[in-house]
Amino acid sequence: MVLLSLILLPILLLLLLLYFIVRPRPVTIPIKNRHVFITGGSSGIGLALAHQAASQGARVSLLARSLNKLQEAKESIRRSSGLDVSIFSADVRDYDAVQKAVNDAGPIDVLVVNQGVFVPQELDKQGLDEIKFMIDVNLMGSFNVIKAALPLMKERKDRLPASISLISSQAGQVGIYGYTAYSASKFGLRGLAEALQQEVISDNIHVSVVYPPDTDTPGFEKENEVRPELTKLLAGSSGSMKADEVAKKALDGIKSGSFTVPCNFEGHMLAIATAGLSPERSFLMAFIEVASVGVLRLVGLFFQWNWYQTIENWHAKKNRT
Ligand SMILES: NC(=O)C1=CN([C@@H]2O[C@H](COP(=O)(O)OP(=O)(O)OC[C@H]3O[C@@H](n4cnc5c(N)ncnc54)[C@H](OP(=O)(O)O)[C@@H]3O)[C@@H](O)[C@H]2O)C=CC1
Ligand SMILES: CCCCCCCCCCCCCCCC(=O)[C@@H](N)CO
Repeated sequence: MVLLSLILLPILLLLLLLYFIVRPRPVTIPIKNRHVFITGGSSGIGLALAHQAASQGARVSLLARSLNKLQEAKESIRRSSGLDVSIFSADVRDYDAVQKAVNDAGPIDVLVVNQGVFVPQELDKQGLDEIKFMIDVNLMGSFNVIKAALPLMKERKDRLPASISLISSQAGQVGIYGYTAYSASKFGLRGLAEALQQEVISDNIHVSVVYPPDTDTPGFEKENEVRPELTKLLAGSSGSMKADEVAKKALDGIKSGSFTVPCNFEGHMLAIATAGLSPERSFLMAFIEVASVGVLRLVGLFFQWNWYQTIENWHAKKNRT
């Protein structure tokens, strides 16, 4: 009895402490009848998100480059839900084009910054043009979209909670062979998001970062044609998901205002192991983080051990043939 309370008491005290200190405060972000604007919404994860947001009663706008793909997306959403989405053809690298699209679309309640390009290659072999391409679209493009959308988001009439979410990648939590440029672009999103959350909290705007594993999408199919063997082997540690499953995790994470949104079991471990100083709204998650971060560092070291073993073996095999 004494022993039990000696263990239970500190746990309860910690839970109580965390209940009072976690920031930002918990929030719920409604989707129904609100304007959800998705960049890269014409394919893969973005398109799956558009379908789900529309079916939950949101007014959806999509932005991407190819007008053809946008029209196909619009048609497929009309077929499945009977709803009409607005489409905007623009390249996120072109600030003026993005600003025009965002202004035409009208004030945004839920901004999903999802556009992304990935061309895996060893840095040594990759051209600077491809490196710049990934940084420009994934990182600078995200700045362009957020900067263009923010003024109208801040001025929105209903003062309901709003959201800015960024689709990163598990390669934005840990650097993986073949992803020097891609990982740099995705790690960058986290810094952007952490700082931005502090800047927009007083406007009742809530930032989320989603970290998917390999996901079955048209973009991923293309990536696989050029993916180095070692990238495949190491990224394989986290398995793969369907675009619909990732979109569901993303939307649930956005609606609950979670800052960090993992998508699968490995993702939950990664989120805790890389929690660092990121904001946490849930005192229960905060408790799990505090209680398990040490063990998960150990698990992470085992993953690195396994990855370096894989790299060593791969080189040994290559040298033999
Ligand atoms: N699939 C995967 O394995 C994973 C993907 N992710 C991330 O998820 C996001 C979506 O990926 P996924 O669904 O696979 O990608 P897809 O390649 O299937 O779709 C990408 C979307 O982004 C748009 N897009 C690309 N470049 C630009 C640009 N310069 N300006 C505007 N729109 C652009 C595309 O349309 P268009 O080409 O017409 O412009 C398309 O709508 C990306 O950020 C990616 O990094 C994260 C982890 C895993
Ligand atoms: C604490 C221990 C946790 C261990 C779990 C580790 C698993 C990490 C695997 C990383 C996989 C990266 C996939 C990137 C997918 C992607 O973004 C590309 N398909 C391009 O879009």
